[in-house]
Amino acid sequence: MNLNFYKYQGTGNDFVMIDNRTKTFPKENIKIISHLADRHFGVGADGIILIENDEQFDFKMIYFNADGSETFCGNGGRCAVAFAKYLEIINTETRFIAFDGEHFAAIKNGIISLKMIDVDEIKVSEKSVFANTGTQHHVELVEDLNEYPVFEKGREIRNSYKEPGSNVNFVQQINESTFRVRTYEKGVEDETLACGTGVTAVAIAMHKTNKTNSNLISLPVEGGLLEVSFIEEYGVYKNVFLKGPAEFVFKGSITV
Ligand SMILES: N[C@@H](CCC[C@H](N)C(=O)O)C(=O)O
Repeated sequence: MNLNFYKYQGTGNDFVMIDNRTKTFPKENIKIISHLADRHFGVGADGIILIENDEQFDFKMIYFNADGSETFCGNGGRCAVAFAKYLEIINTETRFIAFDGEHFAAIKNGIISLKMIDVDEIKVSEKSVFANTGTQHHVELVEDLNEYPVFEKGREIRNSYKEPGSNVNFVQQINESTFRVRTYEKGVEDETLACGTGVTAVAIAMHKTNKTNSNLISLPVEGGLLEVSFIEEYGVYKNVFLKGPAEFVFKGSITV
């Protein structure tokens, strides 16, 4: 079949977007999904996103990692909102449904603010924090992030978690409310340039472990700058917003 696609990126986390309101995309075919994501033989992306109709929400976002596994993606969610605006499904505000539940988002001057799920699954260990921010995240502070072997250590830690594994975020504190992050993503099985659910987990982990008292955190990542804000009530993180750019790159068609 001939497939029309759009390529988007959010702080360098890149996605193949497909308008599947006609329900013609064979989403049970993992081979096709991973072929689209393949950087040598396909279009190339960290993930594949389908936009579908939904009876109760403006749209449904379906996210697949490059290996075809299904989960939620924060930067992908922000790009899905930009794509839904391009498709004229929404204007500047939306409520949509995804793998982890309901999301609200707003667009202002090209910046997408995405409301994340409330975060109550947080486990603090001696050297790390685990949090579920829509998907699984391990967070660990390191001394020198520039020199840190993110791929090697990330893969080792990712595999130390039982199925479905965990994404792994290495963090360096810059000041009271700024944390630099590099992420190894499961499902991509590599370091990516940014991870939205990852920086959300970092912001919450740093607040939870008293590395910051701020509830507005700046997170420089390899592909740009993200921001996370939240309120904390009795250990539950609510009104969690992930904010950053989401941009169209190119469109095309491919035979699959
Ligand atoms: N890059 C994403 C996270 C994508 C999903 C992740 N690889 C997983 O399998 O949990 C983001 O921006 O949140």
